Amino acid sequence: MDLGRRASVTHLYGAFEPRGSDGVARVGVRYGDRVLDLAAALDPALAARVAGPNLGALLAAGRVVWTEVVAAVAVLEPPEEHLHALADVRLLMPFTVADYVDFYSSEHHARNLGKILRPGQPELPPNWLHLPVGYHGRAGTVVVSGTDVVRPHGQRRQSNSGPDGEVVFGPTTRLDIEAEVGYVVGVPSELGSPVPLGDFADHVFGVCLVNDWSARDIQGWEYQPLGPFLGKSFATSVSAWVTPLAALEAAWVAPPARDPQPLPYLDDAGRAPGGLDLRLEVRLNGHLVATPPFAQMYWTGAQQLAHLTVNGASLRTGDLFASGTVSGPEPDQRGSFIEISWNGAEPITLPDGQVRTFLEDGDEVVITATAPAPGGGTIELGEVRGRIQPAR
Ligand SMILES: O=C(O)/C=C/C(=O)CC(=O)CC(=O)O
Ligand SMILES: [Ca+2]
Ligand SMILES: [Mg+2]
Repeated sequence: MDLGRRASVTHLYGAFEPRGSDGVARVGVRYGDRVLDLAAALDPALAARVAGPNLGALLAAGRVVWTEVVAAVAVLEPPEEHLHALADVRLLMPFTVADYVDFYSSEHHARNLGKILRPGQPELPPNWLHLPVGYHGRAGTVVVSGTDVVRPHGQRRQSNSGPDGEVVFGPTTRLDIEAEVGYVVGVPSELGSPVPLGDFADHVFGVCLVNDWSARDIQGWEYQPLGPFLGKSFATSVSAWVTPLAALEAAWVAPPARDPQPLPYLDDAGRAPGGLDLRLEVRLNGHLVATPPFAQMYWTGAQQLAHLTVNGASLRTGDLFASGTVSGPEPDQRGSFIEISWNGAEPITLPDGQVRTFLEDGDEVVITATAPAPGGGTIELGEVRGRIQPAR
């Protein structure tokens, strides 16, 4: 196997179990259309740091081991007997999610939702430019790519247009996606001790792709004053593969200019660039519907982590914090259907003639992303895929 080809496919870490009798869960690294049983292929000392049913041990092992493992994998000649065809394995949740937080850090997305949902009011809430707004989500309903999503029931206003519609119960009629990037925490922090901006890479192992499924009618009725609840907690999908920060060295970019200047604990001026030049692609039933640019996120992962812990809240191995919906300034860069269809007012027609505002039963959404590769070219991140099943 040629080294260039290998190097381009060794940045995806996950968990899998072979189908059939040897169905034991283990850590895997992607090699093209195959997956390597990583602990079986590494030398014993390093294998011990990786072994387990998922990435948990590796996440907890910390940055020195992450660097060693990534370096070892990059030069590994993968033994044939430890390579499994993707078709012969089941991909599992790559890690056990401890706490799940979702941010709201795309200025374009936040302004779009302000315009759509709160016309006549300022597009951004007064805190938005001062801190990365977020909420704590439901870790137990984070599911791996490929898991079906059952259309949720809930309360909503009968008419979405008026404030006085009847309150009814039933399956959501405004099921949406949110294309996001998730940061996967490896190393815990101590209760009472904030994690400063500069310590980001000591705690965060890598990134995955996230689809924060959202029932807009349920959300719109329930969200004030405490924020999203059942409108988003029914399912959140993540890619089966996590890309270590160590593989994203060529992807760092300067974030947009900030005005006003953030408070000192969030001020990243003069630091190494904290944005990531990931290019997302969103497909509905196989058709490309959006290309959200992650480089334009207003708040970076390091700022989100610093804010998340500034009150002394501690981190645990497996904590997941998502960026918030990734939307760019252009109409074809919007990471949700509430934006793409402007809350249903502007339906889109797919190349095969299907017309959509929000999602219908049977629809499948796939989010992928690429990043600049060290030495030129691009690498592909894992995909996050989900199909809508009818309400039960
Ligand atoms: O602006 C609102 O009322 C709602 C915003 C969202 O639903 C977005 C959200 O979950 C955070 C994000 O993904 O950016
Ligand atoms: Ca979200
Ligand atoms: Mg969700």
